[in-house]
Amino acid sequence: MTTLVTQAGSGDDAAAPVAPSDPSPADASPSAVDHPTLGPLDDARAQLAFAVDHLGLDDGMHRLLATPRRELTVSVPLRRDDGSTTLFLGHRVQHNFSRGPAKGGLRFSPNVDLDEVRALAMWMTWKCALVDVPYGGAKGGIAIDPRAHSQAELERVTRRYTSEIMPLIGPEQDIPAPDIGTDERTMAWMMDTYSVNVGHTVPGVVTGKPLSLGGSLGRASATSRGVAHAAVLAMRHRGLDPDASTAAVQGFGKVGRDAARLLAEAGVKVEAISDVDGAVHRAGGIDVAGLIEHVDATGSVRGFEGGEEIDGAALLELDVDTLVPAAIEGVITEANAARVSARIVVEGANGPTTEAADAILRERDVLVVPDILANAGGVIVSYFEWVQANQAYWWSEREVNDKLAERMTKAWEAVLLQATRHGQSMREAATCLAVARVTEAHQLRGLYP
Ligand SMILES: NC(=O)C1=CN([C@@H]2O[C@H](COP(=O)(O)OP(=O)(O)OC[C@H]3O[C@@H](n4cnc5c(N)ncnc54)[C@H](OP(=O)(O)O)[C@@H]3O)[C@@H](O)[C@H]2O)C=CC1
Ligand SMILES: O=C(O)CCC(=O)C(=O)O
Repeated sequence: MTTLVTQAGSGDDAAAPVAPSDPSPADASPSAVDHPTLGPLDDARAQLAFAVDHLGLDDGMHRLLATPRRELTVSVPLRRDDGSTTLFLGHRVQHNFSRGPAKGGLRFSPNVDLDEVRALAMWMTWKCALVDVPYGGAKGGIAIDPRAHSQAELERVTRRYTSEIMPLIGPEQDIPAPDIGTDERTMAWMMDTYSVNVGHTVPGVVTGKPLSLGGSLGRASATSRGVAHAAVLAMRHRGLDPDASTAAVQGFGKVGRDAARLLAEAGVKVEAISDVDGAVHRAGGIDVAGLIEHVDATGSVRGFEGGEEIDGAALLELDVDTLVPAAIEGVITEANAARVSARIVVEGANGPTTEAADAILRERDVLVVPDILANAGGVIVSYFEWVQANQAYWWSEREVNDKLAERMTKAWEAVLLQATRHGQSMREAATCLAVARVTEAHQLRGLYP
């Protein structure tokens, strides 16, 4: 199955040469809810609606910003190692590319669905605009559990998916990167599949690649470095000395692991860390390097001798100064927000706090550093990687890290200023700044025809 939906948007970007088998337009109503329970797309739409209202945008612009520019859903058949065949569904959503090529990660998770990918793509648009990288927003996903497959099977799935979405991607069109369940290996397979198909090597088609294939120094830890940077800025803003403060980190993957390490290096006592199997806690701080060794050896934080096991959900309510959710969406909800003890929440994950929970945290004066700011370090260094790959000239790790810190600080200051001026939360301020930039691009480009 291949389903392509294109939006009649502004500007002169021609639709990709893919024959749509289902030309029905996406639901263009910003307030539409096409499933019974609220999910990330409802949160993303509510955040956009706030910004539209604050900026005084008209209904037409609201609809344009609420609706993905292109959506492609593809079947991804896999020949298993045992000879049998399994079918997966994959998506690539390009939410907006008024400011440049679409950009955003590729997720492998059994929970992937089109609405989740739509929400993540919309957040990418705002994130790229907020930190002023010349990209629009996109996201991709395959509903697959990567842990249930061999490397050979994952390679075949990645290559088939890449070839299915080939007409949409490219260094000037849409540039994927790693997200949940994918890594630099996945990006190497994507780059190779794309390059073989076009007949020459195209390092700029993906970011988050291995260094030896044109990746950037500093990209692997960039999201975490940005999260740690944002956390320290937030602590100082709240009058906390990082050296005398405590934190808990949910998730110990590409983002959580280095966020915990870098926070510990900044002097923060990281007292609890979790993964999907459970959590470990140690008052006074976990030996993060020791936990990394343990997880590399066993695959799980459980059984680590340098701490006591606690329930994964309990981590979110621990009495620490800073909570860093760095795993999945929707973990801080209406049901537990009142019990979050941290005074600062730094969103390493995309969409970890639901709209209802966000209101409760705000009421309780918890400072929430929103995802589109807190975890923007990844896409900032992806941009650096793309620039380096396109020029075939690579920077030192020091240069990359310094430029990353500069952009994070600049975005933090802009968000804080907007929040203070308008009495907004950091999320409201960040979304308003980003939506204003994307709107300006639409207005300057005008509508074609
Ligand atoms: N990678 C990047 O550059 C960026 C990622 N993000 C966002 O950060 C988040 C994490 O992404 P990333 O680190 O790349 O993904 P990974 O797949 O590398 O890691 C995800 C981690 O979350 C853990 N996890 C999953 N479910 C739960 C749960 N219910 N409770 C606790 N831990 C859980 C996983 O556990 P286990 O290891 O046991 O499976 C794993 O440690 C996502 O929201 C992603 O969109 C945002 C910006 C950039
Ligand atoms: O590095 C990128 O291009 C995108 C990373 C990503 O998917 C995200 O920021 O959510």
